[in-house]
Amino acid sequence: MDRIDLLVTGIGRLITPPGDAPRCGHQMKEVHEIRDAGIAIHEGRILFVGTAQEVMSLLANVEITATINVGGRMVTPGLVDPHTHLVHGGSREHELALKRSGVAYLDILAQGGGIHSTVQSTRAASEQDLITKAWRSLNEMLLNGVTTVEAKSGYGLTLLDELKQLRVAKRLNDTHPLDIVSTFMGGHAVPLAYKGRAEAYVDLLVREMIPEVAEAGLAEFCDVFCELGVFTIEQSRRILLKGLEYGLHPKIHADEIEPLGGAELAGEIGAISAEHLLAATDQGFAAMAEHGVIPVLLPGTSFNLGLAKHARAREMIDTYELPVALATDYNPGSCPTESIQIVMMLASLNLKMTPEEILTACTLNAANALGRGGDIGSIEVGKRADLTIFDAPNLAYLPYHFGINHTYGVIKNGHVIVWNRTLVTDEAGTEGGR
Ligand SMILES: N=CN[C@@H](CCC(=O)O)C(=O)O
Ligand SMILES: [Zn+2]
Repeated sequence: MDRIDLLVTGIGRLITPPGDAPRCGHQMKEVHEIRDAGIAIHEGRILFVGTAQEVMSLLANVEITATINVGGRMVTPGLVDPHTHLVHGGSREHELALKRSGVAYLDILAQGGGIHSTVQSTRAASEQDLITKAWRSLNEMLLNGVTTVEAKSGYGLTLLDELKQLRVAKRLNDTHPLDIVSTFMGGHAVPLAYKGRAEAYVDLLVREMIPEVAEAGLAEFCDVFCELGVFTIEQSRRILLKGLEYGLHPKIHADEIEPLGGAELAGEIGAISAEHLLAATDQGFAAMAEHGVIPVLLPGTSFNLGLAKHARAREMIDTYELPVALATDYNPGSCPTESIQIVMMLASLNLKMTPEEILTACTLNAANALGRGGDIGSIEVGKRADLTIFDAPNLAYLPYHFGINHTYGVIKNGHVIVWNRTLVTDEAGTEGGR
């Protein structure tokens, strides 16, 4: 090696989960820490990581293009948000009064509001409108320390409108500094045009929409809202197995409100992840553990819906040795926030996860929920140089001092794109400003 593109020095504490694989159960709290660390980066990847002394002696005769000193701050892997509904039109603050008067989430949906309201706004929006709106959200996420984000379709619910959402996600991935991983979620709700004819919509999904989306190469994963009054277990199984047949790996919104058996289905079909899981049963946890399904927990959603119930993270971790991941679930209805740091706080408060478990859940386990554990999610030689620099003395400080953004800087693919809490590159404003 004769050249370093970027040398990161002055790292007070470097904290990372180790390796590529999902960290299960008690492993989640075993993070590695190096005090006074340095990281050498070449062509967007981590070339060397160690103590400052080790880095300097190793690189004695190597040409270093740029050096950045992070001033003693804490550095972790770039955060990964593995569950969002990033691309959508409009917003739903008009439903706030209804929610506060006690109308339940599923009742608003059954009355033609909720997801249907966002479907209407998303269909009416141009691709550029959707790009402009999502771009701003991506910048918020980036400023929060997120370097990779999943984005689901599911507010189109016709082939053309779903493809529009997915094209927007692709364009964002091609142009925004963040990496965006796409999921097809045509099974997000039964569209109003198919009211009372869910089976006919599932036929459309499996016969036409899934094959076309796969053919277009616009999604990696297939997701479905398996819930009472939305899609049944049988319908969800049909949708996800068809997706699998076309190379789209299954994900599932499972047992969020009612214990339908979505977690068990996730195990049965070998889903990469199952999300929400507030009402999941012990059998569901066992099925997930047996088949290596990653639980993606969304404490921002239960908080925002004002639910008294929370996902049983402690049992998932302590009893079932599951590799828990965390995500924002950013969407205009049940969780209108891009802030992964609020989610970290809520994971501590309501899920009783430790700061180390939270870090693992927001990095390596989240990366594995997107099939990217070998590439991102930990600070390891050979991995992508995605790093978050926190203005916090230790990990516990992140969920402790809540409601503010602790991210000082972000390095993505070896480039400094947030510094001093500000987007460094003009690129990050271009699309959003149109
Ligand atoms: N539960 C279903 N889907 C989203 C909410 C979508 C919406 O309300 O617009 C979720 O994961 O919470
Ligand atoms: Zn969701």
